[in-house]
Amino acid sequence: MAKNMTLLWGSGSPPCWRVMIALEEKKLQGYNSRLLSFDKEEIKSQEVFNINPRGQVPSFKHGDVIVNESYAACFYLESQFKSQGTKLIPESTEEQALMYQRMFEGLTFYDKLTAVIFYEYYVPEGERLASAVKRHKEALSAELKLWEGYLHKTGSGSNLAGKHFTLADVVIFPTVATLFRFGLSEKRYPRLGEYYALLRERPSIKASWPPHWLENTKGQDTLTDV
Ligand SMILES: N[C@@H](CCC(=O)N[C@@H](CS)C(=O)NCC(=O)O)C(=O)O
Repeated sequence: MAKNMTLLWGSGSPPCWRVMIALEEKKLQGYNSRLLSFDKEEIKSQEVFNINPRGQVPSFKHGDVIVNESYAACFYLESQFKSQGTKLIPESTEEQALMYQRMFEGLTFYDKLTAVIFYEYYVPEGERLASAVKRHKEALSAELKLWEGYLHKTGSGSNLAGKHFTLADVVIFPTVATLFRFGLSEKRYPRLGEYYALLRERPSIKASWPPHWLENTKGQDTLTDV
């Protein structure tokens, strides 16, 4: 039981989901889990600022140790609980190198996704341009083709860095799930579809599935034309 850990999180936030998957994989259930709404009052509350000066989630605390950046929290949990639960950094040189490579490419992947799905949130009404949305969708489509190629190379039924489930899957699966939640076509991106179908059944992922996605199974159609 991880009673000395606190996670402030928001439903459907890929950065929060990363930390939740890592906690599940490392058998750290029982932490103090605080689901916040994205309303200003909750996300910009003193409770969040006490842990995270950026006023963002995830906000994560282990005893007196604070690690808020989602990638940092995942690395931290793996290194502090190496021999507990799933080993999330593989032994083999090749798999380890591929895991690091994919993890950090995953940040670009996530940026390209959010540029499209959060366009209206990021850009004030009077400054929005259809040409910018088109350009962001083209950039996302080029990015998706790269990931289709990566999954083609590692082979059917595989994780992102090879045969083992690693930190690369912990941090990138939430991006992939968000793509499909926002209407990405499994037909057009079959390898990503296969990867999504495989991992969505994993216990750590099922246990941390965004609650509002469970309540309302219908997502958006923002990405149907990507
Ligand atoms: N780089 C951070 C990003 C965290 C982040 O963007 N959190 C969003 C939710 S997905 C947030 O709290 N947004 C509210 C805000 O910035 O006001 C991480 O990976 O932990």
